[in-house]
Amino acid sequence: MAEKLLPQIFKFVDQNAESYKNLLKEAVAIPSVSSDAKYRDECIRMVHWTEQKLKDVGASTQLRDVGFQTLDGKEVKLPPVLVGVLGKDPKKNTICIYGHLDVQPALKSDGWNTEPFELVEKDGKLFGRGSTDDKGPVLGWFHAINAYKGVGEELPVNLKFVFECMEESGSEGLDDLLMKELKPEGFFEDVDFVCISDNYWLGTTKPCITYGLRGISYYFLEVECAKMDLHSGVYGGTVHEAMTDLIYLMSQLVDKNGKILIPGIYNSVAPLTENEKNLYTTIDFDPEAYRNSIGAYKLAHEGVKEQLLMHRWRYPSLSLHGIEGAAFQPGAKTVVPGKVIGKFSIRLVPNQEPEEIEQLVFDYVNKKWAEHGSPNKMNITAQSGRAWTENPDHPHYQAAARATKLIYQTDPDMSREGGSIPVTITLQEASGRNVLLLPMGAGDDMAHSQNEKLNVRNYIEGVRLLFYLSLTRCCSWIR
Ligand SMILES: C[C@H](N)C(=O)N[C@@H](Cc1c[nH]cn1)C(=O)O
Ligand SMILES: [Zn+2]
Ligand SMILES: [Zn+2]
Repeated sequence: MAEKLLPQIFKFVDQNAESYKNLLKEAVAIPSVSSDAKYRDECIRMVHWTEQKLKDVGASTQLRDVGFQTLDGKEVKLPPVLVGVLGKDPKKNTICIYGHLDVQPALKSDGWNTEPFELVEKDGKLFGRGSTDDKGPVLGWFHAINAYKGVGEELPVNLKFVFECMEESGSEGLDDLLMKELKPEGFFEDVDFVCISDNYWLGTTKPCITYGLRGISYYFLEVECAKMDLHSGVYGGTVHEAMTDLIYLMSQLVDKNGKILIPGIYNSVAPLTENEKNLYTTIDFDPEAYRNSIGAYKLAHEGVKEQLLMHRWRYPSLSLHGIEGAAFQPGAKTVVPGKVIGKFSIRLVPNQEPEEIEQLVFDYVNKKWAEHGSPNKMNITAQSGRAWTENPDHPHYQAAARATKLIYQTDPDMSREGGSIPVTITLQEASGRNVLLLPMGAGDDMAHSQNEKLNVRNYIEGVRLLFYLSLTRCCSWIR
């Protein structure tokens, strides 16, 4: 059956490419920014929009309430989690698909060439916030399901869906829903494996399958010197400024080479085994092309492939992200901020437990604050998720590798991802099953950055890949 389907599916997907782009255009036009309370209604609209699409492909759906969060000091309703079921045939295998519908903030004035929430096609690329992270990959599943209908074939697997709209903001509420509600209700009982398409290839031409993610420990470091912002001409010289304290603290976290200065932070990092070391040597990765693609002046670790990859995937890194309350807009603003919140994060790696790392950070920041001797008020809070790895030799990975080869005519690299999808571990624990990360986008898609894009090729071939992946669960010729 499957061999006969191949040319039909190729044709069907090509014929529908324009409608796939149009649907992504609709999705990108909804600014579902989860980190900003002013976009919360848009997040909720995005979940409802996706629910309709899920219904359109024939799934039964539920919107699950996951409560409230505190955002900017206010109680804000969390977007509901969209749960769906398509097919309950006990003779078929069941894949649980996870994706996220929220996006990182984006403004044209950040340096985008086009409006971030308008999908624009140029030179085979679809530019727009969320195109690759993660709206394109989520829609890829809907197109793959429709493709079965389009060629008159029955879906060979049962599908279950978990789509959230808070991933970019710590997946608040989701762990409890999965572990305390969906698991006891039996949602995961018939699941054979979990599939997530929410990361990217390592480079731009060779497909990858991903068996590891770093975790994340995200910090909010708040310093307050006065109950209001102050004119620096009128008050400057008379107050201990919050910004000065914050810059001091933030400068104590990491050195110019990227070495984290917090004592004990590297102690629990998993030791490098010979086996793991060997995995890096065969991976297709060109440091110079990588440097060029981001316009960096010089790479850390002298551009040595293995060292670069290890520092992306298996060692922790600390990044300073920004300062809330600082006068970041253009122009010579002369205010003394009354309160500033510095934001930084540490990407966690296997064996680093979030509680242990948070304690090390809190102790260090408190010690530095005491040494600094400021009369101001300082407070630090954190939210964290663990790193995740899976066995890349698992039969599901091998089946996905064969499906990938069928589409791209080359063996995929087994990669890890430096970014984080905190719910991956929870899905692994809730289902007790193998989790497969199958990236759709390319390594230069610039998720979270200006001019985020998804290549038309990755989108279209990605639909075919998801189609084949579902066949891997029923067809011996792929196994
Ligand atoms: C890899 C995934 N597409 C992603 O972008 N994850 C985010 C998750 C996150 C956690 N806190 C804030 N965002 C990331 O790795 O930054
Ligand atoms: Zn993201
Ligand atoms: Zn994502």
